[in-house]
Amino acid sequence: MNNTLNESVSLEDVLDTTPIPVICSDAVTGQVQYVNKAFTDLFGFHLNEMATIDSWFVKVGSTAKFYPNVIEPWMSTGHQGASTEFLNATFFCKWYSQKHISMRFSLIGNTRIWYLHDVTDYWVAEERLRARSVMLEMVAKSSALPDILDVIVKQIQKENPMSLCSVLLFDKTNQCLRLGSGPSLPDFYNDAIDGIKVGLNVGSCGTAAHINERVIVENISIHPYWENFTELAKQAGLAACWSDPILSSKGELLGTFAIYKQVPSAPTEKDFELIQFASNLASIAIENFRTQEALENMAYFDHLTGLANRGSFFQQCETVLKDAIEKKAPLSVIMMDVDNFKRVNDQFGHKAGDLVLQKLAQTSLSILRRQDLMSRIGGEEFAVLLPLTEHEEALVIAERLRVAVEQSAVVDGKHQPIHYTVSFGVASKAGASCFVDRLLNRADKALYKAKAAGKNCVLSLDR
Ligand SMILES: Nc1nc2c(ncn2[C@@H]2O[C@H](COP(=O)(O)OP(=O)(O)OP(=O)(O)O)[C@@H](O)[C@H]2O)c(=O)[nH]1
Repeated sequence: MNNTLNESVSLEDVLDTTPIPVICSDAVTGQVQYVNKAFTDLFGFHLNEMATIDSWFVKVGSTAKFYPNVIEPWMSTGHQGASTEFLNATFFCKWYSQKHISMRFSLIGNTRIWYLHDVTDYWVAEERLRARSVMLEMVAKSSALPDILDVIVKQIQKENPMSLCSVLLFDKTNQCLRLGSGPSLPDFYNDAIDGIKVGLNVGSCGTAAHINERVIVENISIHPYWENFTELAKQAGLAACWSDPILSSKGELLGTFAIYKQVPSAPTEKDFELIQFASNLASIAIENFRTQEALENMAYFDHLTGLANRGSFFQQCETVLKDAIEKKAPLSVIMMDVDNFKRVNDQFGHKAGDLVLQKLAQTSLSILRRQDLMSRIGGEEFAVLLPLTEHEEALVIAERLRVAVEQSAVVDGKHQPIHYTVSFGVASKAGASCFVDRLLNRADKALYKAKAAGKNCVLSLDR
């Protein structure tokens, strides 16, 4: 270009000082004649790397047909040498980062001048607002946690298309991480990671959860944290992993949010911001889910033993009994009551009494089958529902429970073993007409009989 404002200031000088990226191309041949400094700074391309404007659009556009399908129709809507509307599009820079551009052109003589405004920051802000409101709506509607986490992960991947993200959930009981969401990672990788222990040198996530701090691994193949997982990461095509612990509003560990890269990479300031945003969103979703879960547990489970509580036991009894009547299937119940429990409390203290109740629940669950339902229906009173179980078999199960309990013990604060026993009453469904309260009542009467017979025994009304 040879346009000059006066002898010393050329149009190039002016364009080079504008902050807006500019390209000048020949209106007929499309040959790129000039790019300004702001353009090179933003996209990374110099003039000598750009042949024609259409070939450049093909190179940086989001699809191969971007120029004929989007740019050409838009150009034809322009008149009097300028575009009438801004065109918003997503372009890839030379180093593959993504930019959101709002562009226009004007025609001066034979030169088409393109103005490419970088609106990435606005786009990101809008997208994040949208993602946040979608997520909050899902939280309000109590959508499934994996679905909510998928929304967050996909949002981050949309903002940063060269990233693969995952959320792992902290399992406090087993001190490990469980898969929450990893929709773009290979299944074999997600399967291998599901259940990894929290600890030092357990990849980026296991370590981040252990030290409760962000862990940036720029090159997995040489980092000690990944020593035991390098082959797995290689198979999955993962070269870098940045992981952030997800913390609750009280600072408790809820899980980890990870961004993986397929080439060794260091995060930028913007990446740090992105990780922070993702962790915050995930924290809201997980914390809300955990609160709801705790409320549900309170409604259905006994807080001391973790067994079903009285209300939910009776409800499930109704359903199982109805089913058994319909299918003409056998069904039995066992009532259990700790013997001389008042004495345990008086002698060893209420805390030791609580330990006895917890131990009794554990011992019983280790003997019962998957389909059996055990409940704490009162202070030291328990009931077990045994679907598909004839009376004789129920008596055998109750006797097995009795022996196991008799042989078990808990240790109190002074390391003294506390032994205890339990009495059992058994009743079974007979015939087609049967009601839950009558069935439980018969088991209760049998239990009373066992207590009267000297305790620590199994009885039914039939024997
Ligand atoms: N530690 C503890 N004690 C409880 C709990 N719920 C009820 N109890 C106690 O359980 C005891 C029940 O006493 P009793 O009804 O006299 O029965 P028992 O001493 O077991 O006597 P028998 O049933 O005749 O063998 C009472 O002392 C209650 O305070 C609980 O959640 N924790």
